[in-house]
Amino acid sequence: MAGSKLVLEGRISIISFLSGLGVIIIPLLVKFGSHIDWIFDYLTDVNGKIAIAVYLTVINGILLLIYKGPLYRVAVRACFLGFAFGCGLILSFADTTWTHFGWYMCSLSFFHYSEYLVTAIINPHSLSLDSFLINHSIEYTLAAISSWMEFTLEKLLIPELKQLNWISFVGLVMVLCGEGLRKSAMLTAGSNFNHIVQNEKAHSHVLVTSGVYSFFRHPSYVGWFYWSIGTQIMLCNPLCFVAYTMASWRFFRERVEEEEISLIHFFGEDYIEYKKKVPTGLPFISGIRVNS
Ligand SMILES: C[S@@+](CC[C@H](N)C(=O)[O-])C[C@H]1O[C@@H](n2cnc3c(N)ncnc32)[C@H](O)[C@@H]1O
Repeated sequence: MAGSKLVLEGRISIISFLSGLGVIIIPLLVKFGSHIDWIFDYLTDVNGKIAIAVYLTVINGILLLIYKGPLYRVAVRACFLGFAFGCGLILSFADTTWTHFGWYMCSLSFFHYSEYLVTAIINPHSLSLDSFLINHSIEYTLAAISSWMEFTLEKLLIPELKQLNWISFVGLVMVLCGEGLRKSAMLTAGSNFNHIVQNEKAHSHVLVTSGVYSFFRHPSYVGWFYWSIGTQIMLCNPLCFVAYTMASWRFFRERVEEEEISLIHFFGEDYIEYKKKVPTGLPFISGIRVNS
């Protein structure tokens, strides 16, 4: 069916993501070992790093030859995210003290890539480079850099703090559930979902109250909220755990209020009735007050 075909940018992003992910075959090509230790030995080895750098350069060169202009910009981002996911996988399966950082790399790169791919599926008209949400905001970038710095510093100063496997496992479960909830919300809302909060109602915009929207009014924000906190639990980063919890909570409280003003404007009584029955899903956030 032509209408259900994935747009060109979506297809290019899949090919490019998989090309970047192909980095996982490099250590496998070098040696089919029986024990996984050799993968990390290989990566820390100078030749391993050179081989990975050469792989990334060659793949990028090929993408540059095939795709031009805006399509190349999609390809290079998807390829980089696939590459980060591949490096995360290699670290995750290696016998190293960086395993949890490998989980984190997979979580972060998958989240950003899947935001783009799911947008390409549900709402191709709104698809742009911003759909990767990589440059979401300066605050978001600073938060990510802070968590890498905290992880590295604490790993050097208090290495045992980074080996609390069960805490990292709780973080991984939160990340997986948060990611699943967010993507379920996007797929349920379909073309009504937009990364940019809409202030003017499109003709096709309908109120969604089914699926995960029957449990929470803001399921994609609930998913993202727990995903972001989960990443810091996964990294056993106590400072960023507190900072992420406070910053995300404040961000979503403001976002929900701003969004609900528009939704009441769009759907009137229907939204007010929906609001009475279904909670936001975010802790201690009830949304915009309505005088009835
Ligand atoms: C980034 S999406 C977030 C949707 C929702 N807040 C959530 O967390 O799943 C923002 C867009 O979704 C639209 N939206 C939010 N809730 C909606 C609903 N229940 N039905 C239809 N559109 C909705 C808003 O108008 C806005 O343009």
